[in-house]
Order: sequence, then structure tokens, then C-alpha cells
Amino acid sequence: MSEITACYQLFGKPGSFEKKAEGIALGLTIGSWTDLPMLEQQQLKKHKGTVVSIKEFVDESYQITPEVIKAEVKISYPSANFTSDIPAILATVFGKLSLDGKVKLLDLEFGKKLGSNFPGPKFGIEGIRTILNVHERPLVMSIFKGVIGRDIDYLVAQLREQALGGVDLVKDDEILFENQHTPFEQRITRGRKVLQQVYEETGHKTLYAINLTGRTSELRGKAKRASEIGADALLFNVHTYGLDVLQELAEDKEIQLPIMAHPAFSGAFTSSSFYGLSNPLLLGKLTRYLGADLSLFPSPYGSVALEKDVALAIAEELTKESTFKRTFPVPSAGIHPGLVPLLVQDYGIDCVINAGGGVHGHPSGGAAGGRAFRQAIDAVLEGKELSEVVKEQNELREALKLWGSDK
Ligand SMILES: CSCCC(=O)C(=O)COP(=O)(O)O
Ligand SMILES: [Mg+2]
Repeated sequence: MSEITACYQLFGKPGSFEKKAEGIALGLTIGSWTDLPMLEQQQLKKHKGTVVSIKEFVDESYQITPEVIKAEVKISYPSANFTSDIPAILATVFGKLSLDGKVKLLDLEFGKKLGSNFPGPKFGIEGIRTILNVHERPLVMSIFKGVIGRDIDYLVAQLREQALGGVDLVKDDEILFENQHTPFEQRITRGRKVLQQVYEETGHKTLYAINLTGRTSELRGKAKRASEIGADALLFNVHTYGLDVLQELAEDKEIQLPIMAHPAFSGAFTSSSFYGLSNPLLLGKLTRYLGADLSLFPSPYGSVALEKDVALAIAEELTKESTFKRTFPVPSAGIHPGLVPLLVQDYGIDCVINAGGGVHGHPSGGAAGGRAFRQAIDAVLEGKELSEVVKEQNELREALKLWGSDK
């Protein structure tokens, strides 16, 4: 099986979808069919798209007006039509179609042979847990905040605080680019040095994900250099570059670093209920297939929230049974320690709890912010309410006083 099957959400009159779907299956493959002479039909048959299924939602809640309902339509496209790369696949299944009215691409089912052309994560959940030697709890990640325009000493001091707080990963903010105050190579070398110091002082290991930025043509060279001089992981704005660039980095054998996919700009493709791609497809399935070890996405609870079922569906795509390694789900944005019980309930222990303001905004500083998260996780894993442990856990108590507990 080497074809690809696309699932689309369409809108129209009940009973109108067969014609519409057939029009897409032909329009995105051989163009016309019934007008072709028999010989040409024979020759082109192997290139024709096929309507696999049509499901109309007649339930009232799915109707836009009494005459217009929603339908999900599956169409499969033969691999003879495209090369096995994501730009060709997306241009085939949703190129011109993405411009053609209310059509949303919900899912792609890759045939086994076609799917095997993609790398999947190099490290995945197990690989990252092995590097950190942390296997039994959610990981905690924090984000540099307020470092634009500040010098390298400021950044290093902030990194030290975060590591002392017991966070497992620290990532650059996605808007920190090459700049004179905190150049890429200095961030890596000074960052590695301070994290090594913290490790020697406390025995706690923290990884730093550096933002890989610049022109596309520079990225591989920069990533290799980062690897040589001691970077731990790469943060990557996948959607401002394109999924194929993620694949290029993930496949490169000289770049032996976990890749953390940031969702910046993905909302431009996913936010509409009627247009674009679904979040589980873009931030879940494709991000995993193309090689991200961690995928950040808005949690249902914070400042830039997704619906809960959508956020759960992203995590499901990142972790479900597959030939690929599992990608770490990283529910993010507006996260504070009071949300830990909800996050663990939703994502289990195989997730990364990620916070910027929720660490640095702690009344006693960044290290206390990290500790508050670790205390909340310990309490949840011991089956306790956060309110039960706040007597002994000062940092968590202060955090809950400021941000409250889960909604
Ligand atoms: C939409 S996920 C992005 C997570 C992120 O990069 C970020 O800066 C979140 O910061 P916050 O202070 O909201 O934890
Ligand atoms: Mg950010």
C-alpha cells in the first residue's frame, strides 16, 4: 500500500457530497474522466483519485443553515502521482484545494510503504528520558523570558536559576534570534558550562534547547556546529520554515540532537473551523512523522488555549502505536503549578510540563518557580491533593497563592 488517503471536512447540501468528492478526486489527479476516450481511461486509471467514503452529519449541531450540513469525505491518491516528500504530498492532497472555499484537511493516512519514507523522531520520549535518566514522572521545562536586549551574563544567570529549581529542560523563547548580546555560539558554550556546574553542585541534569534560526540554507551548518560545541537540543520554529526543513534536520546523521518543534505560526494554518489543517494532523501526526522529538502545543488551560479534545488528539497522534518513536507532548502557554493535576490527568506521565511566566513569575524567583512545579508533580504522583502538601512545600504554597489551582 503506497497511496495516501486524505480526510476532508466539507460543507454543502445533504446529498451533494458525492459529486463534490468525485470532483476533488478527479480535479487533483487526472482532471477529467467521462470525456476521455476508453484507451486514455485505461492508461490513466492508475493515476485517478478514488472517493473512499462520505459521511454526512445530519445532526442539527453540525448544520450551518437548515440546507447546509457538514460532511467528512475520504479520498485516496495513488503514489504514482507524487514523489515521497511532504511538499509533493501536500500540493497533491491540499494544494489548489486549500484555496477553494470551505474545505479543511482533517487527516492523512499514509500507506505503509509511503510512511516508511519519513524519519520519525531520532530520540523520542525514551531517548530523551535516557539522556536525563528520568523515567517515572513528567518532565518540567522552563523558557527564558525577558532576555531580548540583555547580555550573556544575564541569560546565564537566568539559566542557572532555572536549573537550580530542578527543571529538566530549558528552552530559548522562539523569538530569540541571532543577536549581538547573546550570540548563538556563546549561548551554547556558556550555557553548557553553567549547566555542568549545577550538575556538579546538585547532581541534577538540565538540557538547554537552543533556538535554531536564520536562513534555511544556514540551518544545517549551524545545527552541526551547535552539536560540535556542546548543544543539548534544538528548538525549531517548524512552521515558519516548513515541514520539509524539519525532515532535513531530523534525517541528518551529523546532527545528533533532539529537535523540539515550536508551534509558532501554525495557528495561521489551523485556527479556522472551516479552512486549513487540523491541529492533530499538523502539530501531531506530521510533526512526529517528520522527525520532532518534542512537540509544543497550546494546552486547554492557559493563555493561548486549544479545545481539550483537540489538545488530547494532538498528544494521541504524538504517542500512539506506530513504527515511529513516540514524540513528547508538550502542552504549553500560561502554565503554572496549579495546573499540574489537570495536565497529568490529561497526558499521564509521558509529557513535558512547560512554563515561562509560571516559573519566572514566582514571587521568590525562577529557582523557586521550578521547585514549585517539581513539588506539584511529586504530590500528584503520590496521589495527594496540592492543598495537602502546601504546609511543607513553601514554593508550591506561594505559587498557588498567586495563580490558584486548576480550573
Ligand atoms: C503556544 S506554545 C508556546 C510556549 C512558549 O513558547 C511560551 O513562551 C509560553 O510562555 P508562557 O509564559 O505562557 O509559559
Ligand atoms: Mg515562547
